[in-house]
Amino acid sequence: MADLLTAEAVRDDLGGLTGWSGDGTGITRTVELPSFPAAIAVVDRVAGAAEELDHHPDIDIRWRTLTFRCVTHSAGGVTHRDIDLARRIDEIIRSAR
Ligand SMILES: C[C@H](O)[C@H](O)[C@H]1CNC2=NC(N)=NC(=O)C2=N1
Repeated sequence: MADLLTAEAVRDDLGGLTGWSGDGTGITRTVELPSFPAAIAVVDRVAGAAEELDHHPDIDIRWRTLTFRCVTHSAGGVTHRDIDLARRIDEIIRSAR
């Protein structure tokens, strides 16, 4: 199982991501897309990445605003797997707008 990151390590790693905040208990990013279909297309691509990584974000969908939350449920906090997933989510969002 992946090791938990300390709150300090999470803070350092957030510096390399876009628009994420959080601490040792979870990291989140909210993003507004141009339309509901565009938001759902992002969710679909994130679903593909999550399956590839075998690591899955919690996703809140409100019209065209998405909130992603990454936490390693089995570890009870943030691990490098969440940082890797967040990086993939950033790439997907970047290419979507
Ligand atoms: C068997 C499989 O690897 C586990 O159920 C995975 C699937 N995706 C997961 N995703 C997240 N975010 N946390 C987990 O603990 C987790 N567990």
